Amino acid sequence: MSGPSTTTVSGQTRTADLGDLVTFDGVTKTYSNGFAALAPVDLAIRRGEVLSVVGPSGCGKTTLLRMAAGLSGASTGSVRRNVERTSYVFQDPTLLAWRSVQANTELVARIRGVGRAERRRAASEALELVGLGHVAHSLPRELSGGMKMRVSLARALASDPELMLMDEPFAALDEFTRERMSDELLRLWRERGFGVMFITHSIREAVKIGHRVVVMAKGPGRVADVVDSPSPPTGDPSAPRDEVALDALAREIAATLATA
Ligand SMILES: Nc1ncnc2c1ncn2[C@@H]1O[C@H](COP(=O)(O)OP(=O)(O)OP(=O)(O)O)[C@@H](O)[C@H]1O
Repeated sequence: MSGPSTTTVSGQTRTADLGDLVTFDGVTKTYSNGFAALAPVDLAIRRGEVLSVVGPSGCGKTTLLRMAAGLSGASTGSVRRNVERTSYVFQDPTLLAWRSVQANTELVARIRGVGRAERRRAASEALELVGLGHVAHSLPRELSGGMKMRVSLARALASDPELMLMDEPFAALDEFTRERMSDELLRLWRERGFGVMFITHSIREAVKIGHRVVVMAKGPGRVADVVDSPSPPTGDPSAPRDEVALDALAREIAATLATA
């Protein structure tokens, strides 16, 4: 574990919490073709928070997520990862068509070398958690789009992640299912307490899901603002939220994006 250092978050200097899962410190990214995708970024993903990231196409959201995953290096600056178990959820659930829901859910744990009995147990528990225990023996083609996304979530949960990196996971779903899936994610978050970096094009979704919202802009890709939610999610669907304050935040973010 590395020692504390000073980072700038949302224009404010603070001492990085040792509990932060990932810390970006003056991080830039220039691709091998010379394209400067990210201007210096200072940001932390805190342990146990849902950090949503919203911005226009091409502003560097996926670039940032790939660096958080350790899949791509910074050109300058440093990315510090203080996390052992990371799971990924993408827009495409990427299920193996010839494998059962149960086998698909076990897949990541299997690749990571988790023993058979343990991965079975973890996958079954994760499937129960997303409400799909009853279709464990079905094939992916027998499921709806929302159910496939739930399998993708269960597969991510089965390896007990500290950090979930989610790149527009619900973008391909219809509006109704999308709403339900964001409630579902928050319920799972409440149950398991993992940190989340959640990329979306939707301001509404970013505001609903995030404890903090990172607003990105392009030309070059950068963090234009980091905003604390005025009414953060608790994961309890029966707990009321301050919808007026959340609407005001959505308008503020839209204004930032329009002028950034
Ligand atoms: N391997 C690469 N080589 C060169 N340029 C790249 C590469 N990957 C991404 N880019 C460019 O970097 C910029 C940021 O890309 P990135 O995928 O991070 O944006 P994004 O905000 O996630 O976009 P979207 O919302 O459309 O998915 C884009 O202009 C993209 O074309």
